[in-house]
Amino acid sequence: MTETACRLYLVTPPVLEPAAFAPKLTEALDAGDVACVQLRLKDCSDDAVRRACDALRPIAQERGVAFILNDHPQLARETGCDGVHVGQKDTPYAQARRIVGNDAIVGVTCHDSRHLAMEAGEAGADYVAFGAFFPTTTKDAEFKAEPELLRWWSELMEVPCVAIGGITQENCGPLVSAGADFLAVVGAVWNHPDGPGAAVKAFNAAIAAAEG
Ligand SMILES: Cc1ncc(COP(=O)(O)OP(=O)(O)O)c(N)n1
Ligand SMILES: Cc1nc(C(=O)O)sc1CCOP(=O)(O)O
Ligand SMILES: [Mg+2]
Repeated sequence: MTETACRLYLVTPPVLEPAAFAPKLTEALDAGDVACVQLRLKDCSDDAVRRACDALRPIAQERGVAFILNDHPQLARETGCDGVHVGQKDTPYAQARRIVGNDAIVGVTCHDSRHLAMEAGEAGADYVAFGAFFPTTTKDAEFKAEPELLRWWSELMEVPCVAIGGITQENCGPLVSAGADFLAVVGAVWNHPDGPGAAVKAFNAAIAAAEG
């Protein structure tokens, strides 16, 4: 599988049963190029997050795919994740970094804000995430980002940028052309009618086509 400049960043569904989800994750990761998996469980106990990490993290890491935990730096560290993703209402970046250490990945949600992204980038974030680019049913997205923001960021900054929110195989082209380093996706992979493997293949093809 050819690696493109822009790569896929899979985010799990917000509710999942680890044993049932494990084969779907395996199918997705074995189908094509995926850079990263984020475990994003909402309204879940710490124990449930730990169990999901223990079940799913090896599937990603054995395939050379980074496994990032959403929202929980301490659990990310305890469970051997490769990093953590924090939002503006979560553990602040500096505290998350202290918890997970300098070798781990820390990504930061920056919504549609150049200011937040510059702050995160200067503080040492490994990537900044912008969104939502399109309407999404996965969460109530309060902010709306435009592809121009990706173009501005990628032309000026070295820190990679992630695009998120309603991204599909059909609408991702302008985000890739604008300079997104990663496309973060939930619904268009896990709800794909032909399964997550077909969804990953279709994303890989759409990204390659947009990169020309
Ligand atoms: C890659 C990526 N980008 C943005 C988010 C959103 O984070 P946040 O704003 O903290 O919202 P929740 O996901 O925690 O509901 C993300 N998780 N991943
Ligand atoms: C988790 C998340 N964060 C967003 C943001 O805008 O910060 S949008 C979003 C949901 C992404 O899911 P889907 O690919 O199904 O639209
Ligand atoms: Mg969060």
